[in-house]
Amino acid sequence: QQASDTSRARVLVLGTGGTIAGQASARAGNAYDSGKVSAADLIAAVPGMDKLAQISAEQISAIGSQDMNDKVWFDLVKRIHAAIEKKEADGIVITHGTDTMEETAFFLQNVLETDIPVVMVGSMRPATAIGADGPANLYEAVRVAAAPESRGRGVLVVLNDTIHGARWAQKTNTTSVQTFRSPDAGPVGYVDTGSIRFLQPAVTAKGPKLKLPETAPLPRVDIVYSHANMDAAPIEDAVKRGVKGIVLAGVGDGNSSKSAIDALAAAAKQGVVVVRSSRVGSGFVNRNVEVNDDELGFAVSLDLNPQKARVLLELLIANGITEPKAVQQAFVATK
Ligand SMILES: NC(=O)CC[C@H](N)C(=O)O
Repeated sequence: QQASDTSRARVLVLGTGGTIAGQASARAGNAYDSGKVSAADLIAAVPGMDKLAQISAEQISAIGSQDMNDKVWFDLVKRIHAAIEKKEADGIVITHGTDTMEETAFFLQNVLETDIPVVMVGSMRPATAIGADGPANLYEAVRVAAAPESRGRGVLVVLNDTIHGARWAQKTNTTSVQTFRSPDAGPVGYVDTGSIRFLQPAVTAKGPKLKLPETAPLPRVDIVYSHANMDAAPIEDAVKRGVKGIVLAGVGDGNSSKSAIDALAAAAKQGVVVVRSSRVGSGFVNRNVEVNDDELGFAVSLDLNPQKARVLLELLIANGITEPKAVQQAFVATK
């Protein structure tokens, strides 16, 4: 539908860094440094933004999202909850690098207690590049955050005219501006400079929210990547490092070699929480197909990719949920 008048909506933009805030570097060629431009300067560079909404901007961090970490996540949650409590904003936009955007989006979705739109945005080309995509993406993200029809949809990801849900969004291409896709569900909607179209009404049923500990970090969960000719070493090493959980980025339907599965079973016996996911990039990991999860004490990630399964497992362990059946139940209940 045609976008409604959002000029009075208050949108709080929180900057964290990424290519959207990137600048050409003194290094040669197409090199650039992410996180150089502040959120306030990014907004100032987009024509017509002041008519779209009443915007305020703050900087939470200035990093490439390959360096995203629990500390920044906790700071984001604290700032957003304060804004909600004081009714400071009708919508939140978070500028973020695209590399780990899906992890931050999914983390926030599982801990934020709010109905107001929380929209993550980034870009694939730095602000100084020819055909920079950041300004258009930022404009569209603010439009989505300011719109009443975006409420109650959890955390959203907006890039290249497309709106994704946090559970499904994935970066799928290293360089393309059309990098975000939701292979298992499709996008939740589309946005352009004149309109927003959500494909479905907002679903009111929400997953249970998980509590954060007082301070970062979350309990350590490692991802172990499966491949041909795999032995037990990466799993045994993780256990020696004292991990609380392991997510298997398994081959196919979350499978791995006999030595790897045996090592995971031994880890589970010692109290390490094991979740089987897949390196494939789309599709569902079912229980008890080629691996006897019931017998070995594993959970499966269902449609969550390894990086999102890791986030959820860290949160579950932080909330004292470690028993395999309870972990599995939480993966089912999580939205
Ligand atoms: N396109 C990007 O945003 C990638 C830049 C950087 N690696 C980041 O994730 O922040």
